[in-house]
Amino acid sequence: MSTILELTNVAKTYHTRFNANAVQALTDVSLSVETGEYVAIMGESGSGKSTLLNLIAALDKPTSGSINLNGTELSTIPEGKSAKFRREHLGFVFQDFNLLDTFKVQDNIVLPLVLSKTPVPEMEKRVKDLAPKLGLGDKLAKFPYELSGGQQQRVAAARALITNPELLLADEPTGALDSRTADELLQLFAQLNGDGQTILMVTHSAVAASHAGRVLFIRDGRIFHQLYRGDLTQDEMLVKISDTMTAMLAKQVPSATKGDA
Ligand SMILES: Nc1ncnc2c1ncn2[C@@H]1O[C@H](COP(=O)(O)OP(=O)(O)OP(=O)(O)O)[C@@H](O)[C@H]1O
Repeated sequence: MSTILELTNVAKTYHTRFNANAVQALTDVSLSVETGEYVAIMGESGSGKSTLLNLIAALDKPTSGSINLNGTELSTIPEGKSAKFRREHLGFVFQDFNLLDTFKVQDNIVLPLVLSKTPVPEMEKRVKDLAPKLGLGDKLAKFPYELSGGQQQRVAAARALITNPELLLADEPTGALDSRTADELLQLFAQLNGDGQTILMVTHSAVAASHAGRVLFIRDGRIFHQLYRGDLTQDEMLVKISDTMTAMLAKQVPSATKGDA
């Protein structure tokens, strides 16, 4: 396996214009993700999860430290090139789907390819190959508002995957779904990961995190603990995650960055 993402001593401080107090959102975060891994990031509200995802997505820059995605040091990407870099290397799935309501499903899915000026026949071929894998083969001519929440999230996943991203970033992807639909999306993510897709997912849900191969826990902007799934069943992993969350909230577990699996 090769390393696809490497963060070294990353810190992020926010300075607000009207407030003299700086907010230290991340402190000395070092982590690496191997190609083909499925990593979940958990932590309390305000612990720094979104900040971390935004830095990895090159949507924001760290105050110090470095982030390397598949050989590219993100700080070296010129300002005007970061959108293109994201399109070419990353896929995003958000809590609220972020679909364009006036675009049909097919047009939503190919949007990143349109932006990168992919020839139409190539776009059509990719949609035809991908849509059935996500159960969207018969939904391409519909509008997002004609679909259920779970189907809309699968359209968002298709849009994220259509560019064959090196890394799929998901921010609370099950947050707006009921438990049955959430479970279907998690099954889909597990299947994608089984096919080799590297996934990094921020979630509040212990159930969602229990599908991942590794769970990183963040507290107060630092990596506090990590669990590897190893040979554990999903249910056993769920118990470990819940125990760690409980201990973390009670501030009982000694700070550690090495897994205990
Ligand atoms: N743009 C910003 N300006 C100032 N402070 C910010 C900004 N974004 C985040 N913060 C602060 O940084 C800290 C980490 O926030 P972050 O959004 O990364 O947490 P989170 O773990 O994603 O929370 P949640 O689960 O509620 O989304 C918080 O104290 C937050 O108030």
